[in-house]
Amino acid sequence: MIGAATDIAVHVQGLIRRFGSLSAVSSVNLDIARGEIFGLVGPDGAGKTTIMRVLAGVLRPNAGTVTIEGIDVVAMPELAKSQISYMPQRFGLYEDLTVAENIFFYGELFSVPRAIRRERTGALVDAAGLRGFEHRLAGQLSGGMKQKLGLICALIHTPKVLLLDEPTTGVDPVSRRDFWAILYGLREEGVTIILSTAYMDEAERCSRLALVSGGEIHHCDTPAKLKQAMPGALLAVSADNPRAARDALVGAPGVLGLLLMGDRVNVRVDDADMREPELRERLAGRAIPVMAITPVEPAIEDVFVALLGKERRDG
Ligand SMILES: Nc1ncnc2c1ncn2[C@@H]1O[C@H](COP(=O)(O)OP(=O)(O)OP(=O)(O)O)[C@@H](O)[C@H]1O
Repeated sequence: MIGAATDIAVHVQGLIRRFGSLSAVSSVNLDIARGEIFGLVGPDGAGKTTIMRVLAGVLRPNAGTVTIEGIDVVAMPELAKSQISYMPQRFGLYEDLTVAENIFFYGELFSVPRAIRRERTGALVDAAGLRGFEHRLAGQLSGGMKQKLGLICALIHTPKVLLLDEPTTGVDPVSRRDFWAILYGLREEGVTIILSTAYMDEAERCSRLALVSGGEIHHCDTPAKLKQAMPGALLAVSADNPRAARDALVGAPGVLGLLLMGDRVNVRVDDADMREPELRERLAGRAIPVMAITPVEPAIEDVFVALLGKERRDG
């Protein structure tokens, strides 16, 4: 147990989880403060879901300590679950029940008193933009609506820690905005939120991010500090044929990485002032017309591909 006075809502030490000979999570340490919106980001198979499942008390680790709101999740998963709400990638909605019936069902499951349930349901249905859909079967909702209904069901009891595994995958931008408005509201109430996401704009909204890869956390900081940690500087090369521009810059001196971004290539270089004219010259020498080469601030996507070494560097 950790003391009641601590601001740490989630404490993870030396977490290891194997599946047979595969190390899905190896030696993860985390301290997450109360009221944080903490993001787990990383490629498919990195171990994000496994970390979430261990935190939720539904998967036992091979080693390590997990404490949520002072409760040892490994030793007392049932007690810990009273503090947690976990929304897995495929949340268990009953497709042949209506929106209202699903919410009622989860309210019963979590023994939420009727008056509180009624008040919370109304507020959440409004926030999620589901007013008017209460009598629609869950199976007939759009993907985004289903995810929002899942969130309402997960929130019908007031958790101290909310675990969301890729909650907005396949959700349209308007629904994602509703979703985030609900999350910000929860943070105001002091709820700690841990979510995994594949969307970089969502990663930017988190108070801190952990970059997960190969079952380990490689970098963990605020989005702003992670950007500062990116080695080198970025030059955006706008070109009619950005793919040709990228190919021409592979192996150029001082180029640390190349990332194709729609109509431009983000080129990570060791020194922007020195390399800008060199890149221009190299592209001109290969008859690749360039509209502009401009210094740009890195977005979190640039930082992650750079820190994970996933950019293209050579042929
Ligand atoms: N129940 C399981 N049995 C065997 N291997 C598993 C199991 N669950 C996960 N794994 C493996 O553990 C590794 C981590 O998987 P995990 O689902 O945690 O990754 P992830 O980062 O959540 O990826 P994704 O975004 O694709 O869900 C993967 O190699 C996966 O195949």
